[in-house]
Amino acid sequence: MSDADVFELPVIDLKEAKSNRKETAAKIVDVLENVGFAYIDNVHGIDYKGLWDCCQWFFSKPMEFKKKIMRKQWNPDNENLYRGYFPVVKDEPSRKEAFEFARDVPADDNSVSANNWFYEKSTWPEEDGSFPFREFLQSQYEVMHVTCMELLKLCAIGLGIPENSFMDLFNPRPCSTFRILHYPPWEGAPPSNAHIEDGKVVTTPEHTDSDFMTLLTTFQFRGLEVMQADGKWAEVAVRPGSLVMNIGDTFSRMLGGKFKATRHRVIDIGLDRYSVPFFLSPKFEGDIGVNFLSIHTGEGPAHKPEKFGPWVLHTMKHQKKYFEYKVLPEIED
Ligand SMILES: O=C(O)CCC(=O)C(=O)O
Ligand SMILES: [Fe+2]
Repeated sequence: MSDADVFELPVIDLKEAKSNRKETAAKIVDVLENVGFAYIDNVHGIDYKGLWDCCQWFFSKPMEFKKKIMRKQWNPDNENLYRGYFPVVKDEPSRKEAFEFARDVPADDNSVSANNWFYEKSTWPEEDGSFPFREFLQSQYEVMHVTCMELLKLCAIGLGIPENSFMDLFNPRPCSTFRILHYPPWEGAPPSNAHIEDGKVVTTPEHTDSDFMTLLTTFQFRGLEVMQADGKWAEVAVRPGSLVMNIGDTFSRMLGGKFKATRHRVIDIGLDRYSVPFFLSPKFEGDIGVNFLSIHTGEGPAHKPEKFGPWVLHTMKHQKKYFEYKVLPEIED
């Protein structure tokens, strides 16, 4: 496959972080300022085998099964706009199908407006009792959330601001998305827009994530490439038993680019590839305005409040124009 250089990411060890808080905090800040990507070791509660089994269980089902939870964009019989299943779309350079869900807003929470599809209730596939797909994934969502909160506490310590500085952004209703992904091999010739330099083919074109922080399970598949500081692409070496962490535009922008939202892409490996990203995102009304650090340090230009939801919606629909987002309706806020 790719002839890009293979490189090892820096390691953030969450077990070590318990006893060596300051050192780990300094390391994570250094890594996010310079690379924007890291391996996360010793994630408490993560079950890679279970996540793999979920991918196999779901993606091996026939299309009629998946269609029942397919987004309205592709199945007008359904009401779900945002959560659920999206299929492979012909002629898109992003060759993937996925199931996405979130933590539901509690039934007694009336503060969310009905047309705010960011908080749409997740839709789940039918189960016959032989495999606990929903129960397992919901518990892994919480593992990912808690892991992100710990990483953000370490970021805050390393930045010299109070440890809980980022927590409010996610309480009580994060807009995070948990996605299981399948990249089926191209059938026939890939479309011209999937071809990149050196005769290579992508299954996810280069991009930065729009969210706050991403935790990615790659099941030891190759194919993930990251742009390095010198502009050259390098393949991320597989590290069994680790997550890959990177930050997205939201976090980077809040810190005036101090932390890097690094460009990355997925190269066609000629095989069925599976991965499981968790996209940590603030609550809809979370203040993600620029110059965040000045709130705590009193230094630099003043912080400008800005809500996460409207900002990210505009970015996804009108700037990035992802095929799975561009038809989503505007939300009055
Ligand atoms: O599948 C992967 O390894 C990466 C996927 C990715 O970059 C994304 O979904 O944003
Ligand atoms: Fe990504």
